[in-house]
Amino acid sequence: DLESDRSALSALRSAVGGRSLLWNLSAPHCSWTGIICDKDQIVELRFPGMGLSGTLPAGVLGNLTTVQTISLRYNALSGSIPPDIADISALRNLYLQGNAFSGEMPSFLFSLQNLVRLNLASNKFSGPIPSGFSNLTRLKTLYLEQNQLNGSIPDLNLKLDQFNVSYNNLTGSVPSSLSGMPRSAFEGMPLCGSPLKSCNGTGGSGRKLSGGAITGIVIGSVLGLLFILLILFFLCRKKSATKEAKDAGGAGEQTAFDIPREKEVGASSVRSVSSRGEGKSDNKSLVFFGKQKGAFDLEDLLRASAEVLGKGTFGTTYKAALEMGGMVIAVKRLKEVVVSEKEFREKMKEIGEVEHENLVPLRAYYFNRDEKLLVYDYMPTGSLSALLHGNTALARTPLNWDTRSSIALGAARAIAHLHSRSPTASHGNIKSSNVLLTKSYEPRVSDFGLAHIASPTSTPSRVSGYRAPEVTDTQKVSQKADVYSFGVLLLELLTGKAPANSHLNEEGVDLPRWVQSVVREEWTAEVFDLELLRYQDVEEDMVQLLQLALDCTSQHPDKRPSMAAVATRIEEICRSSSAQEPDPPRHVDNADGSSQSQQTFSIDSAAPSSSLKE
Ligand SMILES: Nc1ncnc2c1ncn2[C@@H]1O[C@H](COP(=O)(O)OP(=O)(O)OP(=O)(O)O)[C@@H](O)[C@H]1O
Repeated sequence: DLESDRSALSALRSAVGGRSLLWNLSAPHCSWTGIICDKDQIVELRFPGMGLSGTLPAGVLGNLTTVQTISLRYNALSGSIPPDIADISALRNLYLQGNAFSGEMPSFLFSLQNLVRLNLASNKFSGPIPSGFSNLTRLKTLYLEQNQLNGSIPDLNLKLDQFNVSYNNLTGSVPSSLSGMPRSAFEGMPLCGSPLKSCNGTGGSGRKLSGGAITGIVIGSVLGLLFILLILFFLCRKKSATKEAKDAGGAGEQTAFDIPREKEVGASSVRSVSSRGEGKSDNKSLVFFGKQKGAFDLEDLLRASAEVLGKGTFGTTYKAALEMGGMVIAVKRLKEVVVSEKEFREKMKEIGEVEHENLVPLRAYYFNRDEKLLVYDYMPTGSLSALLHGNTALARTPLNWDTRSSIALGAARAIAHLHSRSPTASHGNIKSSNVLLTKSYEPRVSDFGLAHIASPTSTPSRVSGYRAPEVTDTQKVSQKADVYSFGVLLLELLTGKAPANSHLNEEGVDLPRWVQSVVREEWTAEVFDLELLRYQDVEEDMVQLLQLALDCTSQHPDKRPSMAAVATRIEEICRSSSAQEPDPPRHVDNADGSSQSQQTFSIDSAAPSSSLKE
């Protein structure tokens, strides 16, 4: 009945989506986002990529007996699936992929006689695949890939159209009932049998070793030998390194950029013990670019008081206040440089020569064997990432549409400028922490060119949400991959959400997927940051920018526009916005979204569709 449906939905909301399911509780529940009714009966619950988290409460979903479709895909739900889900006898489609559900495959699901599609992929389910799936006689789709399932695949007595168990820990052979499935359904595991390689050699007769076993023994012995050699090699190296260090220490001339640890921030100064006395003269000096030449020298830099701004992919960045003239600069200390000194200096020259009003210029650099320092202008307002997602007082300053669109435009122009230098020139690491802001919120793109000389050491996962699907080597990022990353940055500006990290449970969402799934359901208005919904007069421009972001994040590089075209398009959108009469901001009630914009914007449904399976 209506009352029990309503209370079940409220219980679900408070358990997993208190802050994400923005429902106007005084309106009828059939009007709530994600609830689809047929003549007052709830038939669908659709909450894809809504940032739901926690555990599904027991005894709640089971009350919604008329529901035919439940979609909770791409959230951060964990724990086990509540058993009372088996009471929803009408259930036909259950989409739980892309969460962190765990435990064994729930056997109570096998009593759902009407189930047609079941997607439990990309979770943390473990244990064997039960043969009880055969009870689901109407089942056509079964997706279980990317879990931690083990054991062998049971011979399912089902007529499945779609099936996938790839990237689990399954062993043995593919049962004959599933031999018609594509090879990709079984990828990432040592399985055999049609459609994979045949299972010859199993159960061989005692004495004769099979070809596979012989190969295994040979490979094992070679690997063992290599391992021993490797240990010997490292032991020798360690010994000679200790000797070298002792020698250097004796001469008292070891170079160290003695930057305080984070705890000492602001208290001490950036000092060098001394430069390597016998080194080449250019090893001891900063190499400057542009007008700054000679504004300060290495000694000034090393005497400056330093504050850690943050640790990034390529090293740590410090804010350094020089003693003379109160000059403040940002110094990046690179960790792992993967190119020779000659290449490094050439690359620095190239980077130092790039000039654009929306790029953070490289002012100088320092190179010796132990230290690689890059000197940049210090950007007082920090990064776009901190403004959008940080929790300092400054970060809470809401960014209005004009500021966001002009940040998008400036950043696009900067990247387009980099791309115009040569067909292979790319930034390689576009993300919101690399878009810095001046006092008047003008954007300056930083860190260009570094992806090509340094290897990601500390936190490579932080870039993953921006990385184009085709990128396998972070040192070889194409212009079209930059366009993809920029598209994610646009989505971040529009939604206010942080892109996903590599691990499901970390904060952030797979922005392109999430936006596409919401847009596909014609809930375009819901993707925008609440702050942006105040600017009713520019809604159409926001939708245009969203469409552009989706174009940029096309799965196929060829379908993405060039960065120059992106910049031109944003220019047009900004021009259109500034031609609108300014409208007073409309109040938005965050509590339950009751005064949130309800209109559905139209967006080109031919927007690139990812391989989302539902
Ligand atoms: N020139 C600068 N002025 C002010 N803040 C800066 C400057 N350069 C970097 N920062 C800030 O310092 C912090 C660390 O920056 P860093 O570039 O080392 O790492 P990152 O941007 O988080 O990651 P990555 O190394 O992948 O670019 C970031 O918050 C960044 O916004």
